Amino acid sequence: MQKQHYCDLELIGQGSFGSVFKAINVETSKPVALKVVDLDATTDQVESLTREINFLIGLNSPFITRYYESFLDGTRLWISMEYCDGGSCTELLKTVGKFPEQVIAEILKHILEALVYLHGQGKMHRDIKAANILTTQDGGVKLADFGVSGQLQNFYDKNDDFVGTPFWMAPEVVKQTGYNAKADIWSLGITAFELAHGEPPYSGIHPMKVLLLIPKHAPPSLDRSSFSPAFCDFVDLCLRKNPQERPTAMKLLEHKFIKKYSSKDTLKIIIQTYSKWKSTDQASDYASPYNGSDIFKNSATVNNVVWDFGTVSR
Ligand SMILES: Nc1ncnc2c1ncn2[C@@H]1O[C@H](COP(=O)(O)OP(=O)(O)OP(=O)(O)O)[C@@H](O)[C@H]1O
Repeated sequence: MQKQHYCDLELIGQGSFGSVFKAINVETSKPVALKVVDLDATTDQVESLTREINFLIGLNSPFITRYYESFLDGTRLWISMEYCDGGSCTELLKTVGKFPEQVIAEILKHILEALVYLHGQGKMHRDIKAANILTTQDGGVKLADFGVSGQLQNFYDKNDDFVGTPFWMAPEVVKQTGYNAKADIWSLGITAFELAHGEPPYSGIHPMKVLLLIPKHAPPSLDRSSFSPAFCDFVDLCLRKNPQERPTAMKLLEHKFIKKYSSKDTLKIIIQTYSKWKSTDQASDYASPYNGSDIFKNSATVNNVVWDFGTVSR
């Protein structure tokens, strides 16, 4: 296909490789996300991108954003992907501040399903964080952005490349002593912390310094007086410093926090309220879509989760 097969392009974001547009596939009339990358970039970037595309080919899971096709137009590479219309978890967090536990459990359940699929194929993601978790209006949650993903060579392979985002990186990734799929489990634990607090641990500290702190310090943990024992236990298990002590994604799917706490309905309400807010002029103001709203009055939050609808950092 060519770019003429897509119309109504609308810029939705800018990543390190290029821009992302929402567009309509003329043949199917269905929306897609188009990543447009200028290949006048460095060889490194092109290689990294080719790796992303090759990796996406053949992936087929409802918990992972689908890749459709790619084509060249002059120096530009166009990549067509499944459009996720609910926003990323980072975008949702910007408005809601932090998520209640049952929403976190719902999000993690889907990401664990994605990881069971990926790890089962000997692949890992390597950059799990709220920004790479996309949602859909019907409450779907999908793992996205495989820009730094790669094949798992073997169980204790020594990887040469240094990938991921400092705050979410496992100690063994920082130390470059070789890592495997358990590094994704660490990043999932940090993401769980991020979803509960609005930001990952050490977020006020310079990323280079964080690289020193992660292997040196005890793993981050949730405050037991603010979160349920099940949630605290889930995060502790993900954040074991020894990767061998971290459970697999399959095992974590069976964890009490995931089995008992998840709620699709509450997540759906957040996504839909965010979308409604975004489509109005209020989106440019310093108002949260939740200000003055009582939509959660009847929604049972788990234990003492504190809601903060006050400030929006936009
Ligand atoms: N399939 C998609 N559906 C809907 N929105 C998407 C999709 N893919 C990306 N986006 C949005 O487009 C924006 C840019 O995404 P992109 O993946 O290019 O970069 P990023 O993840 O923000 O940054 P980086 O590439 O540096 O990690 C983000 O806001 C993201 O939520």
